[in-house]
Amino acid sequence: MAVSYEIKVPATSANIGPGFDVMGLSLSLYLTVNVHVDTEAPTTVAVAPNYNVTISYEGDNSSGLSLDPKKNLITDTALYVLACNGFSQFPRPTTARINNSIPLGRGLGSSGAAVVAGVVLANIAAELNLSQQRMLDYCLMIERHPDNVAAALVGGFIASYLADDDQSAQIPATSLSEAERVRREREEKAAAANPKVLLPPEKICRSVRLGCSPKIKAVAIIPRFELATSKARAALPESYNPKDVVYNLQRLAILTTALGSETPDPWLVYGAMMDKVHQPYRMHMIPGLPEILATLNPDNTPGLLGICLSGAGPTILALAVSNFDEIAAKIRAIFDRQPNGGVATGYEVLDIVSEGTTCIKKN
Ligand SMILES: Nc1ncnc2c1ncn2[C@@H]1O[C@H](COP(=O)(O)OP(=O)(O)O)[C@@H](O)[C@H]1O
Ligand SMILES: N[C@@H](CCOP(=O)(O)O)C(=O)O
Repeated sequence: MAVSYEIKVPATSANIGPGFDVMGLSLSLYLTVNVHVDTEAPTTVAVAPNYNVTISYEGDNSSGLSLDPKKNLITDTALYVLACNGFSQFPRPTTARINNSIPLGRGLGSSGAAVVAGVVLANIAAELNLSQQRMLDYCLMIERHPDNVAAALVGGFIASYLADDDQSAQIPATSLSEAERVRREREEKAAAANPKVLLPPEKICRSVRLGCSPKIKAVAIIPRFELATSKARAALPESYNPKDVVYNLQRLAILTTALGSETPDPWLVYGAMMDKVHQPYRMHMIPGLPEILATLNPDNTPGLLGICLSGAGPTILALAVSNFDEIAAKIRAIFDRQPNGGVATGYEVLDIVSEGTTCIKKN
């Protein structure tokens, strides 16, 4: 007999201007993984060459992705979680059919979604019964910034912070539920048997969901080139001018509440989505970004609330309450007229979804 599940993880837009590595929005574009676990096959003792898992992709956004379980981000993440729980491979023969609507390397959280999908895949394949908080801990061992993975897992408009090592490391066993104690014992046994396995500290990330008006949609203008997040992070400075940090803190504090108003104040949001911590250092990698930020505003573009780089880019995120296609057209026109033939783009008008990752048993 086979048990089937559908894992569905939303795309995310991180930062939202001033909230670098803090804020994330989950969006109505999905990574879907259909999983079949053969529950009747005997558990293999020796490690199978394919770790007992077979993956395939259908549809777009899969080009160049490895089908080798140790090289594919989804299955490699799952294998890490399994190792932390005492499994050297998938416990039963498992197949994962992947359909990915999230474009790769564009600042819409494709890697965060893949990491979340991998953690959920391990959770069902080995019936680990991990809580959402523990899944987040695992995600953060792979993707070290919380904004995308927290929004993808929990859904909605999310703020997160990472605990200091000494805050996160020692959560006393007495403060854990019975299920959590069982889980911790299993992990500690696995770590003792395999010292190479690095267990995630407990509660390394704390997140909170913020209000977001249902009137708001996310217009994503997506250039047809990839920008690896690692490259865009390497462009950031080692230290900051305190004035720039204060500039962002002021805006971030306003943004946490301004998007939640029933009818958001366009100029308040517009100013609160400005940033001096990451966008200025990434401008040179996204032709058109300076002009886009300097040109559109709520007076000359009705419906617009604010504009920023989505994640590490190159996608532009415009939050708006109306005229979504017109806003996209204006931004695309700026990309079109960039030097050397312009920058080709596509666009999506997306909902901000309050449901994060789902995993539904199909039979
Ligand atoms: N569905 C997926 N399956 C396997 N790997 C993925 C998937 N989605 C993303 N990745 C990996 O993440 C990389 C993109 O990550 P990153 O540079 O952080 O961009 P993004 O802004 O899209 O998260 C891809 O090149 C690929 O290695
Ligand atoms: N805070 C991160 C967010 C990266 O998001 P992605 O969608 O581009 O992976 C950063 O700005 O580096």
